[in-house]
Amino acid sequence: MSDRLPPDSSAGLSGRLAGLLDRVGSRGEYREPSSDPSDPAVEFRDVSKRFGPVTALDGIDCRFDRGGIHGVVGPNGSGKTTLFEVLLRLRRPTSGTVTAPPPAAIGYSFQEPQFYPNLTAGENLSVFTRLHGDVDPEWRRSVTERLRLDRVRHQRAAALSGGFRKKLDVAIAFVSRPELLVLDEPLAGIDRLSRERVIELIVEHAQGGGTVLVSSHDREHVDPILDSSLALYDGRVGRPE
Ligand SMILES: Nc1ncnc2c1ncn2[C@@H]1O[C@H](COP(=O)(O)OP(=O)(O)OP(=O)(O)O)[C@@H](O)[C@H]1O
Repeated sequence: MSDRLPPDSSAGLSGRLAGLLDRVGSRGEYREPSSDPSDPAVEFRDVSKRFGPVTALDGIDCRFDRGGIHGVVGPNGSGKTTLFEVLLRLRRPTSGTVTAPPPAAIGYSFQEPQFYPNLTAGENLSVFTRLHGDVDPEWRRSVTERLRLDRVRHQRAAALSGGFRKKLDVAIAFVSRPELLVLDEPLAGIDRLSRERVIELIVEHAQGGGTVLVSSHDREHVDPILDSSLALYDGRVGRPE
């Protein structure tokens, strides 16, 4: 077993042993945010995450206010993805306390896609729409059209081009209108028009009261919409890029 939700249970004995050792050493705690809208949507208190000898997060303290667009920036390997995975409870922190909505209230798009590769783009959107039950069909249509996914709805997700795969994954994150959206490099590999559409969707989400956490190396396009920015460097908060 691993502390990462396994895509399948076929990890070998050494993998399971490594995962077990990691779990044994993971004592971080989770709390749910209060109902007071002035409290932050997400808060990390002295959160560390170690992978064996590697310290990916080193005593992180940060908070992200509700209804804002918050950037998480930093060079490669600074801990952005690990911070998001810990927040989503995909990885357990080694120590510290994370306050965050339950995973069901979080939409996300990571560098590894969440969709089902053998289903078509349209089937994927239907599956995720059904999972969330109360998705407004007009909203689903609007997201799909804005990202031009209607053109590829009959194609298998695995056979889509890199840009369309990214857009399908981002659309899945948006479709349920979650209270918190976590987007790791949502603009990577997509064309200019789609980039503008994704930016537009992020802004609309926050205007509607949702909270967005976004990491992107495309600072030129993302920085102008940010309400706050958290700089990570070597797993610590602080040094800007
Ligand atoms: N499963 C893992 N096992 C071991 N080390 C890991 C694991 N995941 C991440 N790390 C290490 O943790 C550190 C932070 O990695 P992370 O992927 O969080 O950085 P990042 O800021 O998202 O980088 P990038 O911009 O390249 O995506 C790196 O040193 C990385 O090698």
